[in-house]
Amino acid sequence: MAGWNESQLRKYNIKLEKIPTLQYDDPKVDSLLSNNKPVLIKGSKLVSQVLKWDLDYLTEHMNSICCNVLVSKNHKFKYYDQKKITPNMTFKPISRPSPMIFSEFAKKIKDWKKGDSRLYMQQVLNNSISQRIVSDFVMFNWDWIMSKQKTCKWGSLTSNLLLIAQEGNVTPCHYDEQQNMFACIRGYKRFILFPPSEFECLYPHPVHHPYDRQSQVDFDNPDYIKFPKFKKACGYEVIVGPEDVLYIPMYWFHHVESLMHGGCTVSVNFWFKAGSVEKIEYPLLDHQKMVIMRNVEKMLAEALHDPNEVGNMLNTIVLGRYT
Ligand SMILES: CC1(C)c2ccccc2-c2ccc(C[C@@H](CC(=O)O)C(=O)C(=O)O)cc21
Ligand SMILES: [Zn+2]
Repeated sequence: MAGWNESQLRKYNIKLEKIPTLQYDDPKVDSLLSNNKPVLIKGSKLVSQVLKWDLDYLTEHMNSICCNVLVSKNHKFKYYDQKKITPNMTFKPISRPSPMIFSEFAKKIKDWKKGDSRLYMQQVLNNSISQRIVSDFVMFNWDWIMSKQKTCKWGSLTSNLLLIAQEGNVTPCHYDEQQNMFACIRGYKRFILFPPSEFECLYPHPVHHPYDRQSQVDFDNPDYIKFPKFKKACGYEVIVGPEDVLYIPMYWFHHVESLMHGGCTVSVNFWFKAGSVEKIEYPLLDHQKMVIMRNVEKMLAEALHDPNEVGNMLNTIVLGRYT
């Protein structure tokens, strides 16, 4: 396929299948979306009006806007929840927030040299951005994306994040609790997705840890002693390019990387709340079991009044009795 080659992908020791690629008007798209199955959608023209959003254009029209920028000492940007950092916790994140105005971000990207800290901008798109950006934003193909929202009975659109990553940046494996339509505007991103059924192979941090929802496994150097089931994890791989839209079902784990030597990537995601009326049928779906596990961890932490007690009690319940 034009535009990228295998040498730009990071090497992981993971079994990978392919994700279906369909045209936006193919009826199979709606059935995959409604069944929470990932699909790469071509030809939707969701963001075709903003393909001009490159660093120069965005610098010109977002120049003095202060944006959320993450700085990392390595290529990984592992998201963490500040609210879950407790005073007596020694938590040393690799990436940290460093708000800066857009022109400064663009300059740091242009002057970046090997060994420098890496940057990743993720900025909520709303009407506080410049008039020009807002007028571009309204030209997304809202009719199409809203028709998907309606067909799949998703909840409300909660946010659009404008994401500007340096080549080679990685967002490590994690899951989100919302439906996600992910659009690439410039550059290529490689996604490795895992269904909720792979939960036990990916060892997400405890719910009360700042790294809640993130896998504990370092894909660059997996600890097969601590995480033996990671050896048998089965993922799905897809490369998302300009104008492509990838549906990332809620509770599906995803690792995302901007291809090496591919320049900056510009993307926008569309996060929708899960549908409110989810009919309960048995056997339960795997993502519904993830919700139950999260609730058990939350309820135990609440009842014990100490998140650090949760593991001990779960072990007491299970070890020697359910194993
Ligand atoms: C890592 C980063 C920059 C971040 C830091 C701190 C708080 C939030 C986030 C955040 C949220 C979404 C993404 C986009 C995408 C991953 C990707 O495209 O890299 C993804 O996972 C999704 O769309 O669900 C990336 C980030
Ligand atoms: Zn995500």
